[in-house]
Amino acid sequence: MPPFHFRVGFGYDVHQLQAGLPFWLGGITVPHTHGALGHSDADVLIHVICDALLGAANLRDIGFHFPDTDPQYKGIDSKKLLAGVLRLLRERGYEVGNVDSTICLERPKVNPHIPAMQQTLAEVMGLDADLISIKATTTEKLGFVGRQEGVAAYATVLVYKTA
Ligand SMILES: Nc1ccn([C@@H]2O[C@H](COP(=O)(O)O)[C@@H](O)[C@H]2O)c(=O)n1
Ligand SMILES: C[C@@]1(CO)OP(=O)(O)OP(=O)(O)OC[C@H]1O
Repeated sequence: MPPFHFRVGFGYDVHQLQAGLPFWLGGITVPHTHGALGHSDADVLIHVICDALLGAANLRDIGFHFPDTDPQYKGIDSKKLLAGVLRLLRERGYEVGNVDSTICLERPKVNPHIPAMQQTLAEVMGLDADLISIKATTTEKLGFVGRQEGVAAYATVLVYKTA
C-alpha cells in the first residue's frame, strides 16, 4: 500500500438571520420564518466545509477565493463555491477522507433535514453520504444564536493524498 499523506482542516462561520429570507443550509432550503443574510446565499454549513477543506490544503479561505466584494458571487448558490473548492483540492491531488460538522441554531430543529443535506452535499462533493456528518445544537438560549439573531457552524475535515 502506498504511504498516505493526511491533513486536517477546520472551519467556522456566522451569518445573521433576517425575517423573510430563504434559509439555505447544507445545500437545501429549510422552512423557517427567517433566513441567513450574506453576499452569497449565506449557506453557513457549506461555507465552513469550504473553509475546512481550504485550510486542510493550506489554500487560504473562502473569502480569498470568492470575495464578498465581487458582484459575480452576489446571491450565488454556495454549492457552486463548494464544487470550486473541491476542484482546487483535487487539482493538487487531495481527496476527502470525511467531514464532521455542527450547526449552532436555536430553531428550527434541523434534525429532520439532515439526511437531505447529507445527500445533497454528497452529490456536490462526489462522496458517499456516510462520509459527511452533520450535527446540530442550540446554545440553550444564550448569545446571538440563543437570541435567534444568527446561525453559526463548525466543520472539521480530513483530506489525504498518496505521497
Ligand atoms: N437547531 C437544532 C438544534 C438542536 N437539534 C437537535 O436537538 C438536540 C438537543 O439540542 P441541545 O442544544 O439541547 O443539545 C441536538 O443534539 C440535536 O440533535 C436540532 O435538530 N436542531
Ligand atoms: C461566500 C462569500 C462570497 O460571496 O460571501 P458571504 O455569503 O457573505 O459569506 P461569508 O462566509 O461571510 O464570506 C465569504 C464570501 O466571500
